[in-house]
Amino acid sequence: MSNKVRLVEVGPRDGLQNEPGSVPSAIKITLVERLADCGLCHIEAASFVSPKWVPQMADGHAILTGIRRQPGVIYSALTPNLKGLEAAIAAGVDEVAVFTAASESFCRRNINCSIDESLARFTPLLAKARQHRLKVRGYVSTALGCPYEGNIAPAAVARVAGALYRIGCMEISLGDTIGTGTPNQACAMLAAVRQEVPITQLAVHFHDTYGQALANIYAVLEQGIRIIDSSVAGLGGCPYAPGASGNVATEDVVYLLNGLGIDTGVDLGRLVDTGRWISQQLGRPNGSKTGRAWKNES
Ligand SMILES: CC(C)(COP(=O)([O-])OP(=O)([O-])OC[C@H]1O[C@@H](n2cnc3c(N)ncnc32)[C@H](O)[C@@H]1OP(=O)([O-])[O-])[C@@H](O)C(=O)NCCC(=O)NCCSC(=O)C[C@@](C)(O)CC(=O)[O-]
Repeated sequence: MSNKVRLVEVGPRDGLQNEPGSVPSAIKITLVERLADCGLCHIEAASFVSPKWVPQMADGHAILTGIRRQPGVIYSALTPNLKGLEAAIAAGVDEVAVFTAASESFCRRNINCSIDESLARFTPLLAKARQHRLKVRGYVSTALGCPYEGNIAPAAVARVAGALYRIGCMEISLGDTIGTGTPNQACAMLAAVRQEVPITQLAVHFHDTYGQALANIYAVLEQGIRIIDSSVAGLGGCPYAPGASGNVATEDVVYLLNGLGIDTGVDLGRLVDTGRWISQQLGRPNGSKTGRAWKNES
């Protein structure tokens, strides 16, 4: 295996968008800063979506303008439409992400339009992002199963991923939104998607509802994936995917990659401390097995 993997830390966005209570902006800011101090180079810090849909993310401007920025770190945000992009630019975002799905039902529940309508909506957003020299990532949710439609055919995922790539998304992140996928499914899905998008431009974004995320990551690493999304302390879930648990925990992914001799540039001890801290702030159990087991002297 090539020995470099890029981690995209989505805890401050995917993690906190699903918290039942409102998390103070000061805590979110401290979280983003601490994650950067751990050596994470790409942090999805905010989301510029409708506050009526996801009130937990209403303070994106305060987060992006409030953080102490570290050179070399990308601070990105979700932007579902032009309005979101304009707000993200005003807040000084480094990179943005659009999001759609491989299943019609999930797409409609999450962003209130069909898949094709979402792609049409992204086209002017991509043009504007280009004017501002901003890279745009594209997410495909429900890549390994949908809470409303069940199994999703790999060809459906490939169609949407290919469309996002062709309209100008520089990287496509494949989301197992409800965390039901298994390694064989993940590899079959990836085999279809890589016909449409070069493997170097693909990321995986696996939730861990059924405890399969690390196995799926290992399987797709063997297929050549080198960009992995994860969330400190396994925070997260999608408000429009009932029952789905958090993302795979960043601590567990770093532990796995360290064991494989793959470099992430992340200080695992510091990351564990950050995961314990945010879990305490939120009053929830730490979702990282490594975070729970880690002894400071190890
Ligand atoms: C896409 C919309 C906006 C369509 O929502 P809509 O209701 O169809 O939009 P609209 O254009 O009719 O606007 C309705 C209201 O929202 C406002 N509005 C409209 N856009 C914005 C904006 N950007 N920022 C702030 N406000 C906005 C707009 O101004 C208007 O306000 P009003 O006139 O009623 O006062 C809505 O459905 C939405 O915000 N959805 C976001 C849902 C979401 O954030 N889901 C979680 C993130 S995705 C995810 O977690 C999956 C992922 C990425 O992690 C991968 C995986 O795990 O699968």
